[in-house]
Amino acid sequence: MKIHFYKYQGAGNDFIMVDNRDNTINHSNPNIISSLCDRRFGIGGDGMMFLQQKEGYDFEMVYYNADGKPSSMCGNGGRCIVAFAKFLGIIDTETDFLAVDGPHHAKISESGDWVSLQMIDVDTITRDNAAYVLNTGSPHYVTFANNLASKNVYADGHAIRNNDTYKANGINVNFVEPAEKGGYFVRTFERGVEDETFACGTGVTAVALAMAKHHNQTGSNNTPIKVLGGDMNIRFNYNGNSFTDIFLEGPAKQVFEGDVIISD
Ligand SMILES: N[C@H](CCC[C@H](N)C(=O)O)C(=O)O
Repeated sequence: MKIHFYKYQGAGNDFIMVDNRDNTINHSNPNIISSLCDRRFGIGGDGMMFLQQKEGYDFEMVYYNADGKPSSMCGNGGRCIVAFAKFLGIIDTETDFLAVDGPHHAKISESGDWVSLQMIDVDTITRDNAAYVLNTGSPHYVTFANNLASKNVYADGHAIRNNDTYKANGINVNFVEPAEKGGYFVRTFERGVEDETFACGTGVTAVALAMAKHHNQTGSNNTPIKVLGGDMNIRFNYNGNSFTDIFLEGPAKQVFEGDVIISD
């Protein structure tokens, strides 16, 4: 079977994207998705997603991690699929779509390469020693790091993701340090990719919320975050307990398109 695909990246978090509005592609085989995401033997990507029809929404986002398994919410993937929907002519500059963690509203620039994605509200942050643990659509562990640029994020992130607390269900591990020009610098080890990614949207969102709690920055916040793949921004309100009106903002770009043959 031949599949026409598009490759997108949002701040270096990269995805294989397929227009499956005609529902012709059965994406239940994890081996096919993991082989397409393989960076040596396949197209390569941190994940793969399918844009599908959904009654009451502009579209539905169905997302798989690079390991081929269905995933929790992908923030950068959500931003990229909004850019994809605009490219396909499904939407103009605003949209309401359905993802695994529920409905999402998003706005996209006229140029189609800057997306502001509303994330779910967050009212629970727990501690694990000095770290913060919270769910922004995906589960995240947020911990401070010194000399982050030279840190072995793979080794340290892998160890936390596979420790006794998190081994069963996994967790995404975010290392954070203050950035020179304000905001933060973040590097992330992603569950389901089982490696460091150049950006993690639900991850930088988790970091922004955790830092507001850590510094007791109630009211409206606007947090710039630098990642290996570029710059992102998180806007939100914090009342001292819960976080609302959370928007993850950043670039989303189409890199190439092509056809791939899969044995069905
Ligand atoms: N790997 C994550 C899902 C994708 C998250 C990330 N790509 C994002 O942009 O939020 C998990 O299994 O929880």
